Amino acid sequence: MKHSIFVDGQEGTTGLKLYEYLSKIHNIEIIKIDSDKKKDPLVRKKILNEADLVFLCLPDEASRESVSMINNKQTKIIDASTAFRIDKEWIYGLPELEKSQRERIYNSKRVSVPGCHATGFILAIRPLISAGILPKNYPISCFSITGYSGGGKKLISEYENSHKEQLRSPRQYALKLNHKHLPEMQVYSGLTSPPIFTPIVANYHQGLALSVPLYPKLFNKNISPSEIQELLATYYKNEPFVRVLPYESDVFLDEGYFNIMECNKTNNVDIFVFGHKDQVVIVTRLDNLGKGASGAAIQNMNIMLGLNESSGL
Ligand SMILES: NC(=O)C1=CN([C@@H]2O[C@H](COP(=O)(O)OP(=O)(O)OC[C@H]3O[C@@H](n4cnc5c(N)ncnc54)[C@H](OP(=O)(O)O)[C@@H]3O)[C@@H](O)[C@H]2O)C=CC1
Ligand SMILES: CC(=O)N[C@@H](CCC(=O)OP(=O)(O)O)C(=O)O
Repeated sequence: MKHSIFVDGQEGTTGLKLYEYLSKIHNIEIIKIDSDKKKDPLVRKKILNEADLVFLCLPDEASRESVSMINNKQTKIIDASTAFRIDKEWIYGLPELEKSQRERIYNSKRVSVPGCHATGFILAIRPLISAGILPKNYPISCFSITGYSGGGKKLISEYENSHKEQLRSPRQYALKLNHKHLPEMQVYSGLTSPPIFTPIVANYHQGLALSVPLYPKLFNKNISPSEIQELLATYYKNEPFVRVLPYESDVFLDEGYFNIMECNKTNNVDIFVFGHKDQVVIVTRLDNLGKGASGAAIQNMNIMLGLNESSGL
């Protein structure tokens, strides 16, 4: 039996990337909406209730509207927006979060796709908090560098069509320390308060690296950077999409410089531990359009439909 799939937001950045992945998967059929009807509530409502599974690749407000239109209790929903990520009726679509998360996703009809920066942060920090090493009230900060496709069609167009000089250099944003991923970063990492988080967008299309600086002296237990690496490697050892690189992974650098784009066009996350006994930095690398958005959405679909988790990826 083929599963019928509808992508609401099929012409956006995340929607188009989803189509690329979906075209490689066999036992599904895609329901398309005419381009000129994509914002027509009646047409959308009909299709939303016909499909076995719908992806919402829409701004938050439009996602909420789509969810309110779905009255078919069998319809499975995967939402890429920020609207439901800490909603208790939804499951956070990060299978690697902890052992039981995959099963929660499989049993759920409502799954939210994690934010791209949040994915990098949570995967770095959660295992250390779960092991009781990093105090839950640790005064944590992090920064992330991302390609401009993370900002969707509008930001892509700005970068690709404008000649503004300031777009040529990296730009910090969310400097009011109110980035929209902070709630999920706090809740799913297990911290008692959100991190100080300063993202940076730069003049390249896709690829993201998030860095978390840590002082082992402030930990609950004395632990060396290589032991942190071992702990993370053990935590993710059975995960098909998470790779923890060996400690002292300078060999993975290009003459000392980090390559942010190495996970591009994959659903992979690479985790690095750098530093020495007094100062550590954990760096996570992913494709903001892969594991940071559409790749993660497909991974969740595969789990929810009982397909091979790597189908299409
Ligand atoms: N880009 C990324 O890396 C990531 C994006 N996301 C999230 O995914 C969602 C989509 O983002 P992205 O694809 O980048 O955004 P885009 O702006 O690239 O695309 C959004 C699409 O939704 C359509 N749309 C807007 N309002 C409605 C509506 N009321 N009804 C139907 N369609 C509508 C838009 O059509 P039109 O252009 O005609 O208005 C457009 O095609 C957002 O919530 C975003 O936060 C999540 C992770 C990463
Ligand atoms: C460059 C840029 O603007 N990036 C987006 C990240 C997109 C993303 O993953 O977040 P959502 O899933 O919540 O949309 C941002 O930081 O808001």
